[in-house]
Amino acid sequence: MEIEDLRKEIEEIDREIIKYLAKRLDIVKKIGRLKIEEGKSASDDERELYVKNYWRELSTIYGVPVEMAKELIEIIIKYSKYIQLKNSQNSDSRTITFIGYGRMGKLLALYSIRAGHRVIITGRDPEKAYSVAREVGGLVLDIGEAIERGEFIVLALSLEAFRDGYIDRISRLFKEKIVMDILSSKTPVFSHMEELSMRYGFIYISTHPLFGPQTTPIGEKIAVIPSKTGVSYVDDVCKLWRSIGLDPIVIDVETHEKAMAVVQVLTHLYLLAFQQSLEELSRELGVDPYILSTPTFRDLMNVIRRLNNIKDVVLEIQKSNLFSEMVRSRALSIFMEIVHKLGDKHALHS
Ligand SMILES: O=C(O)C(=O)C[C@]1(C(=O)O)C=C[C@@H](O)C=C1
Repeated sequence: MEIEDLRKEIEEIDREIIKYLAKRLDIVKKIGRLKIEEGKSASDDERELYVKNYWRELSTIYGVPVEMAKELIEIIIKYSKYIQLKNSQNSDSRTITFIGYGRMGKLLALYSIRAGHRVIITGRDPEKAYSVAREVGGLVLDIGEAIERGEFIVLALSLEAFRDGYIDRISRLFKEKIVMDILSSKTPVFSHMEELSMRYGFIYISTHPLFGPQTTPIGEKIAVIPSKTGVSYVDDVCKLWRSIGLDPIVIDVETHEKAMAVVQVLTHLYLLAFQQSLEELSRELGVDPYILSTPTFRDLMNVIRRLNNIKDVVLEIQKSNLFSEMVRSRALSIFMEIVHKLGDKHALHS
């Protein structure tokens, strides 16, 4: 058989793959509509896990590389959620002012522009504002005008800006605006921002994008945490985030902090400890772990690489989450318990 004949066969198969993808997306849209009727969020973590395992099983049966199947189903699910979220909104264009130039702010600004919103970039350093606008698009304005024109104000700032009085100085300009921070840990700022919102008559709704700046945010979750002044505006905020393809989860501040204590503080703690142990033990044993790496090991190293790119945020969360110390101390004793159960009696005393 000639190459050309085989290529014809591939084209036929590609047509079938695309036809089936379209069919799958139609069903996804139907599920999306039912989820809205039932007030459910677009993401269903349990179902996703099931679908991913199902793909792993099928790939083994049919001899498709497991890694290839894994990447494919991840992309399919990502876009499925994106379509469900996009379809749930009529996409009226809003004006969003981003104060600050951090990586997360940039990512949100970029996807807001892609979704057809008007984006304004502002902050303390006009040079940086122009540089962000060159990168992602959007209009640069001075702080006063930027706030005046924005319907939503996103404080894409580090914790430092909340601590050094910058927010206190500009918060009198926020009157009647919907103001959101995007910090990972709410303990240090939430009550203070709530107080400012009552004093200066603005609407404060805290948010936490539950993904890092290197992730394509499509279909990812964003926590939406209303303060006393924000309760009636939660729907507006959820609608905005949905329109850019995010999946908003409304939650109270205490539950958010507790969830992050286990999802971030605990997870990062073990990964930090794992990374350091891996380096030291590999050196002591004189071995390169990549020579005989397993898929699990490689997956973990990828996660660690991602975390290393946001090490400042990881350490900030360890410092600022209200439950950090409790989580670390419990994690340590559980770790020792497991070591003890494994029979290493000396480990407890060394
Ligand atoms: O089963 C659903 O709930 C779907 O919306 C479909 C689907 C999928 O693509 O398989 C998409 C998103 C959910 O997080 C889980 C699964």
